[in-house]
Amino acid sequence: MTSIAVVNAGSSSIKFAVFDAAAQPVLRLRGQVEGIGATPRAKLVDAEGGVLAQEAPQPDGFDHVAATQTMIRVAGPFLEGRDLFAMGHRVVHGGADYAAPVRVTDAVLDRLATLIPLAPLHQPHNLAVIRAMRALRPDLPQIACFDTAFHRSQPPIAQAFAIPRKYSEAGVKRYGFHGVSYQYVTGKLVEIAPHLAQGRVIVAHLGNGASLCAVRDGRSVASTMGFTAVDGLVMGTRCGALDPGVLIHMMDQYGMGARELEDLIYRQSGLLGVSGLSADMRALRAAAAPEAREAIALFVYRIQREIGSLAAALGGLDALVFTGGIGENDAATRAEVVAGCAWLGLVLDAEANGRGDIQISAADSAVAVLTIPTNEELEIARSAQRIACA
Ligand SMILES: Nc1ncnc2c1ncn2[C@@H]1O[C@H](COP(=O)(O)OP(=O)(O)O)[C@@H](O)[C@H]1O
Ligand SMILES: CC(=O)OP(=O)(O)O
Ligand SMILES: [Mg+2]
Repeated sequence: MTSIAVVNAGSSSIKFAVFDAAAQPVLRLRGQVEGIGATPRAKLVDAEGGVLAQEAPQPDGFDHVAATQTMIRVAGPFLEGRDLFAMGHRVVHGGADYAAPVRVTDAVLDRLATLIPLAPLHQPHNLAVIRAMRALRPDLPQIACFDTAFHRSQPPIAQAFAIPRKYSEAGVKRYGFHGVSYQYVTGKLVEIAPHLAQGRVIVAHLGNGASLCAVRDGRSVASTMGFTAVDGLVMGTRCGALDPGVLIHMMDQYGMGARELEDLIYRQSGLLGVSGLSADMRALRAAAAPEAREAIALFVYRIQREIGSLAAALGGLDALVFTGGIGENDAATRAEVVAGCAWLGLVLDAEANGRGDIQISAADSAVAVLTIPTNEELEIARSAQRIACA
């Protein structure tokens, strides 16, 4: 049986999976090193969720390189004897060049490396893993699947910034991210509720990175993320939408340069910056400090406001879908978000939400509310299989 391996390097996690190739790839093994930058944990499970290996690495200096090494060490022995025929990777930024998955060559890698400054929390790690795997297995096709690709269907007005044309023409526009997740979730919605999937849907991918996507008839119409994955919502360590005047103020008043600003808006802000405690929602929910509550309140408030904005882009709303580490697991965040959307006709079924059901809206809710766990690894496996077999 031939297999496909998948690596999904997020900003706080590296997820990993192995599938048997089939019309629908069949999961055999899945693992993750999560909590990078906070409390790292590594875990490898089989298809039934049975734990094969787990460890809790020392947090000091534990970065994406250490996480990749941990992943290879933990998962390596379980890969022996498997006949891999392709490896799929999530690559966060595909820029203007890549609107669909692609087989990686030296030229593709060079092109993708030029986008590192536009996705500093992701692109370097995405490419580092691909380089490491190409060195280890030069014969194995490596397929890049882009977070930006799903959004290329957006109308030009949704991609536009109001800046001089020459910059827009050079590619300075809204790309949108989390597209691999949105592709999977919208596909799943077709299976679960086909009538809703044809309608006006907002998907809320709330993880360490967080964004909303307005989807109509399965296609992205607008998103809260823009040129980079720092725009939009409050995130673990990213500020989300920020008056650009703040950046000029930081340069003038604090003498900050480009890299310091990058550190400020990508690594020191968001839940971490506002709470002064942690970027991790679980830690903030468990904390008694008022700053933790303020950070969560701002996170929720920004989601509620952006839901209003995307509902306007869609001309109304038929369904709201939660996904991502927070969206799938944190019933309190879901309840708080929906409570502020009553004006749009959203009513939650508190018990269903507490249980973590798929359908969590009340029977009298004018808008369906659902929780659909994302599966970026399966989406990548499907694409990698398709490209490698083409
Ligand atoms: N049971 C849970 N309750 C609340 N938050 C959770 C839970 N499990 C995971 N999270 C949160 O999900 C976020 C990580 O999401 P994830 O989608 O895995 O991250 P990444 O963006 O790195 O892929 C963290 O803030 C984490 O605290
Ligand atoms: C694009 C992005 O922010 O991804 P993640 O949530 O995995 O960090
Ligand atoms: Mg993620």
